[in-house]
Amino acid sequence: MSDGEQARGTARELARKTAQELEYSSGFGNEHSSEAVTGALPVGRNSPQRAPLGLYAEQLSGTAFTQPRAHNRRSWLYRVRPSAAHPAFHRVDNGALRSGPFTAVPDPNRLRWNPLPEPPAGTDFLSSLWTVGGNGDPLQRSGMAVHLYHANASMTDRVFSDADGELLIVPESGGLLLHTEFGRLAVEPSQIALVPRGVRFRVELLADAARGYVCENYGAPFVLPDLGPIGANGLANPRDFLAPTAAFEEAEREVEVVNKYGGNLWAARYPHSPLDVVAWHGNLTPYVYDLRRFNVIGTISYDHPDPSIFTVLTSPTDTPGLANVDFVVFAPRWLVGEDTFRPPYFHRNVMSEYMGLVEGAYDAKAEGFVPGGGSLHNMMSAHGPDRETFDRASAAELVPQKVDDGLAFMFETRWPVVCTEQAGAADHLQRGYDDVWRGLERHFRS
Ligand SMILES: O=C(O)Cc1cc(O)ccc1O
Ligand SMILES: [Fe+2]
Repeated sequence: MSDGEQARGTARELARKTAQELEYSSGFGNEHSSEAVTGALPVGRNSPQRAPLGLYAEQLSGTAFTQPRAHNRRSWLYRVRPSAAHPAFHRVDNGALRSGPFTAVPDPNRLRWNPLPEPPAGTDFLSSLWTVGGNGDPLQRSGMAVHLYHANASMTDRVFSDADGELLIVPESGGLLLHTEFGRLAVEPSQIALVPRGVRFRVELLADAARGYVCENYGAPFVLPDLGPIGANGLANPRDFLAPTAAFEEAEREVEVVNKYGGNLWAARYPHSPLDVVAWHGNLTPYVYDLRRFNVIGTISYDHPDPSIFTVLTSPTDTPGLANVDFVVFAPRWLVGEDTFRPPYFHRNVMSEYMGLVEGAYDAKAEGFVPGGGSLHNMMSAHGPDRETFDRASAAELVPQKVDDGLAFMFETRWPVVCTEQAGAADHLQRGYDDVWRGLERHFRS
């Protein structure tokens, strides 16, 4: 084993131990507070004349100051240096990261991809980001983008922040340890992590490689959906969302800070780590959520309900019920519908659907939709069960059936997802996807 490999192995062990020992503060959108050093949080005010322990007080807002209290998100950070103390940012290469406005010709075809290929050695989370497509415009704070990552190195002396949107990270293989301004979060496949707009973080790998999906939400921050007649409980329960506890880095060495701003990457070299928040309080935080905690609701009589009942998080727009983007999960559940075609039905949807698979299989597709891959069924494109699934489900004996062989998800968005050139030309784009619906024969005879 080379010295480099040995050092990486030791770092990995340390990261795994850290991940296991992390403490969290629970509750979606709660007023959390945390201090890594006792006495670092001021009492009774946010901005005393001199903040405790010589720290700098700084507010980070996620909503306009004047948004109604129920929607308002902000946190106060008490840090070694104020964020304002930084050198100029300069444009750096965007790599395979693309951003709205997406200007390619919108494609009405159903598209499906295999997983991203192996990255070159030394590829970290940030440099591995590869954009599938998106919609809207980050400067209008509306729309979203779908990215994939496939990394085999940790970010050590560089951190990332995205001024264009919050990042919903959906790992598919390999765990991640996110070092954020608010503290550390560990996230494994079957869990998700969210990093709010502008929050700086670096990604350390908990395995030799890590692969997954990212929804970059340019719009209003994700919230839990209203429950309506479901009642006061159900779907994703607020207490299962975990915020970090404060932890800070004291590194007085050069750190590259990369900022996505207006669609491009900009970088500045700081003489220290900006992950230097000693204490914080507020309701704008990164968080993790375990999708296995999702309380799945479905029919106990007949018909296949619309997948909106599987919504984990929604980014609302000014139109009630119309999401900028929903994050929807197809988690293990029982199917008991009588006289019902149980898998997803054939449909054309005004919303646009990007789907990914964390593990196993998905009940609308017999094969070809694989973990780490993805599919895009854009506005009004006709899709649903493939022929094999249709035949099987039409003939199945309708005994109670547990669907527990996979975990799929969907980013469902109000506008068509316009693909990037690289996604449209990729080797891992499955040519011939239309064929999964071939052979759906005429049965009707007049
Ligand atoms: O297309 C898909 O597989 C997603 C989906 C699932 C479902 O249960 C109903 C509608 C729908 O779009
Ligand atoms: Fe669909």
